[in-house]
Amino acid sequence: MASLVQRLYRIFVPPSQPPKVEDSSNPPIKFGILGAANIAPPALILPAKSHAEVIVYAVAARDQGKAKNFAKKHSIAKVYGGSNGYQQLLDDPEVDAIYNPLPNGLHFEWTMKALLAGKHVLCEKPMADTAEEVKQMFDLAEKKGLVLLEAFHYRFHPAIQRAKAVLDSGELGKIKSIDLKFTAPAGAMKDSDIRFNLALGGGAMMDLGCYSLNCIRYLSSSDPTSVVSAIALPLKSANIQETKIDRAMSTTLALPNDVLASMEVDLSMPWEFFPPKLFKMWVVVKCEGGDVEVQNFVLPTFWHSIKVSNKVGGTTTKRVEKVYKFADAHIDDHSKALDLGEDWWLTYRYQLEAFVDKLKGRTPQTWVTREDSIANMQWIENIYEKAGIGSRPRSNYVLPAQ
Ligand SMILES: NC(=O)C1=CN([C@@H]2O[C@H](COP(=O)(O)OP(=O)(O)OC[C@H]3O[C@@H](n4cnc5c(N)ncnc54)[C@H](OP(=O)(O)O)[C@@H]3O)[C@@H](O)[C@H]2O)C=CC1
Ligand SMILES: O=C1OC[C@@H](O)[C@H](O)[C@H]1O
Repeated sequence: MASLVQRLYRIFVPPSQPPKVEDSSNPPIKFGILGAANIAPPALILPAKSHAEVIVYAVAARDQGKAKNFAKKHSIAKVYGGSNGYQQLLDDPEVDAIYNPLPNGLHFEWTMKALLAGKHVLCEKPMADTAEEVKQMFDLAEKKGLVLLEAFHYRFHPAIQRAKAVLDSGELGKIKSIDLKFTAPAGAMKDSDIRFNLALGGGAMMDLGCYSLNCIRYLSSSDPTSVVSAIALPLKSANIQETKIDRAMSTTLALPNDVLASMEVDLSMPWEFFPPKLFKMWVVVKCEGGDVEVQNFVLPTFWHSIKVSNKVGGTTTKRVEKVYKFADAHIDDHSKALDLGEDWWLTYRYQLEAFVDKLKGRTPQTWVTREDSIANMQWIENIYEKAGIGSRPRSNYVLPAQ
C-alpha cells in the first residue's frame, strides 16, 4: 500500500524540470489541444511537464468559457473558443503539433484539417470509424511530410514490451491461445457518454476493444485470419439493431497456426463483489510450454504484473516480473531503450517521448505504424460486421479540392 501511495505521488507530482527556455538550436514543440477533453490532462498536459522539449501552448473548446477555464487550470497560454475555435487553433502559426482527443467520429475530420494546416498529429484511439478513413489520414500525413500517430499509449510502456519479449524469446514455445478481458464497471459512464453515441463513433468494441484487439495482434505478431464469432450486447434494454451501440462485445478470433483468441470488452460490467473486481484489464497467452499473464496491460504504471509459468519436464516454475522502465526490461532492440524512462512515467509519457523523437528526426524506442493502425481498424469493422451491427458511420467530411 505504501509503495502505491509513493507511486501515485511520483506520477502526479513529477520532479521539477529545468525551465523550458527557448533554444533556437532545439526549439520546443508547441502543442495545441482540440477540445477540453477529460483525457487531455493525463495524456498530454501532465506528461509534458516532465518533457523539456514540449510546451502545451493552446487549447480550443466549443464554448469560450470552458476553454478559458481549462486553459487557466492548466496554465495554457493561448485560448480559442466558439464555433470556429478548433479551426482558429489549427491556423495558429505558433502551433507545431495537434493532440486530437475529440470523440472517435470526429477524429477523421479534425485530423485531416490539422494535417491540411501543416500540423503533426497525435490522434486518440481508435483513429477513425473505418479503415478507409485511417488510410486516407496516413496518405495525407505522408504527402505533407507530417508525423501522425494513433495514441496506443500502452505500447510505449516497457511492461507490455517485456511480456512480448518473453513470448518472442521462444522460452515457452509456440502460442496456443490468447484470452483477454477489458471491462469497466456499471455506472462508470453516463448513458450520455460519447462512448454510447453512434454518430460520435461509440461502442465498446471501438473504445475498449480497439486496445484489446491491438494487444492480441501485438503479442501474437499476427493478424486474425477470421472472426469466428462476435456477440454484441446493448446498453440496458435498448434494441441493438436500432442503436447499433454495443455496451459489450464478446469475440472469438482465429489467428494463424490454429491459435484462437477470445476477447471480452464491456463498458458497463455488472459489479462483482466476491472477490471484488470492478475493472478487468488482463491478457493470458497460453503457449506449448507455459503461459504469460499480464495484469493491467493498459495502465501499468499504477500497478501491474507479468506472471510467467514455465513447464520444463514435469516441473512448472513460476516467476512474477514488474517492469516500469526500460533499464529493467531486458529488451535489446534499441540502444536508447536501455536507459529510457523512470518508474513513475505514465504510458502517455513514454508515448510523448516517442512522438517528440519522431518529430525531431530521432529514432523512437518504438512506434505504432500506419499498417498497424489500418489493420486494427479493419478488424474492428470485421468484428462489427460479424456481430450484425455494422461499422460506425463514415465521416461526412469531404477534403477540399487541392
Ligand atoms: N488514451 C486513453 O487512455 C484514453 C483515450 N480516450 C479517447 O479520447 C477521446 C476523448 O475521450 P474523453 O476525453 O473521455 O471524452 P470527453 O467527452 O471528455 O471529451 C471529448 C471532447 O470532444 C469535444 N467534442 C466536440 N464535439 C463534440 C460532440 N459533438 N459531442 C461531445 N464532445 C464533443 C468536447 O470538446 P469541447 O471541450 O470543445 O466541448 C469534449 O471535450 C476518445 O477518442 C477516446 O477514445 C479516452 C479516454 C482514455
Ligand atoms: O484507457 C481507457 O480506459 C477507459 C476507456 O473508456 C477509455 O476510452 C480508454 O482509452
